[in-house]
Amino acid sequence: MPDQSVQPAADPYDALLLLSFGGPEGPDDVVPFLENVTRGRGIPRERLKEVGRHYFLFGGVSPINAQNRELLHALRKDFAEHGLDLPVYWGNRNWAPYLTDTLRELAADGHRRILTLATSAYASYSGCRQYRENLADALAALEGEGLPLPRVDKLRHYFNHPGFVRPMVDTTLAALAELPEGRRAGAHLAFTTHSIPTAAADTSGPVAAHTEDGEGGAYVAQHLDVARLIVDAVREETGVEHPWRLVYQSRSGAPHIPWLEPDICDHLEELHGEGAPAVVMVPIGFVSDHMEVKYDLDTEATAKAAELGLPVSRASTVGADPRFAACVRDLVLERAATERFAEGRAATAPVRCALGALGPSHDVCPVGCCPARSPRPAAAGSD
Ligand SMILES: CC1=C(CCC(=O)O)c2cc3nc(cc4[nH]c(cc5[nH]c(cc1n2)c(C)c5CCC(=O)O)c(CCC(=O)O)c4C)C(CCC(=O)O)=C3C
Ligand SMILES: [Fe+2]
Repeated sequence: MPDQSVQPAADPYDALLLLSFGGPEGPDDVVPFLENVTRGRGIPRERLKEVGRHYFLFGGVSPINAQNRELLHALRKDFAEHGLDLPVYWGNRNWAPYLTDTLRELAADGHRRILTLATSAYASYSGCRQYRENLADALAALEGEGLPLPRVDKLRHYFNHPGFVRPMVDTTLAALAELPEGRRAGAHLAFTTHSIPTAAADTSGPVAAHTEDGEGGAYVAQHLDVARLIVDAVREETGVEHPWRLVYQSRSGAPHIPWLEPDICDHLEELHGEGAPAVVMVPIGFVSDHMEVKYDLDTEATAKAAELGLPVSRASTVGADPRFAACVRDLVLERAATERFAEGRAATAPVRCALGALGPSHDVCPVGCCPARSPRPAAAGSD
């Protein structure tokens, strides 16, 4: 059996790529950013104007880039402290540093086997395959420039990894503690994620997980698994089983196309009508407190709750929590070990850490996983 102590732990990988959404860094960036996001995606003009307004309310600056810089820092620190000698790069889908530029830099720096961490924990077209399409586009651009093409893989979904779930248990407990004491025990937990078209939800994840009737495929099943884990952990800590529901936010697209519901604001209204004493919003769908959290929850939903006279608080996302950085290291080491095992260079496959009922997600997206509306080349998967 190979000696792990002398083998570079990330072997065969020589770099990690943090792949994210990107966001504007000033007022002049907002419109070009939105054009990048929505190119060819059929978003109504009215919706774009409205979303532009959200960014302008925050000075035209999305929090997402600063948060990714913090995550980069946390990853580099964690890797250095644990002797993992693996450089970490960062590229985005919609704003500088653009993925294609980063991939060109990776190739120029001599990296040939790259592992990607996307800032989306769940299966869906927007959170997984679209990033794989972006990788294929970037590789095609490099090929067009005659550059050596690195091989690019993608880390498995981490929604049920303890390094993602446990920080959110703590932030949920902290958000509960922010509520007026007399309202705490009866508080509802509203787990939120990005709404997506029900058709995209039903075809999310591997074909075996697809559903036909608006049940939401792997996307919804994965979020429900995380919500249950948090509810159980909170009960263990406080002795209270809080009533809860998975709800949605940030709906886009044309009104006649069905998206996942209910919206968080409608849910708050309904809970208020039922006499709920308070609500904690827990944005399990996101990895950082970016604009969808700062505007849609902290601004819009919080204003709605104030109007209703319903006390609310909001749990933080994992952000740059050291436990999340450690989770990424664990996933990198796991995947590297899996690759060495597959190449016949290790005697055993690694342990794959996961909580909940669904078990560890696949390493390589199988054929038909989270299909696009019209097929496009995608990297780091079977199709
Ligand atoms: C599943 C999902 C995630 C979570 C997974 C992941 O993180 O990837 C996510 C994240 C994000 N979405 C973001 C921003 C936007 N998303 C849009 C539009 C859309 N998102 C969709 C889905 C998702 N989006 C969908 C189906 C659309 C419709 C258009 C289309 O079919 O593609 C639009 C266009 C305007 C609008 O309609 O809202 C904007 C500006 C930001 C940046 C925030 C910041 O700046 O801090 C982030 C992290
Ligand atoms: Fe989005």
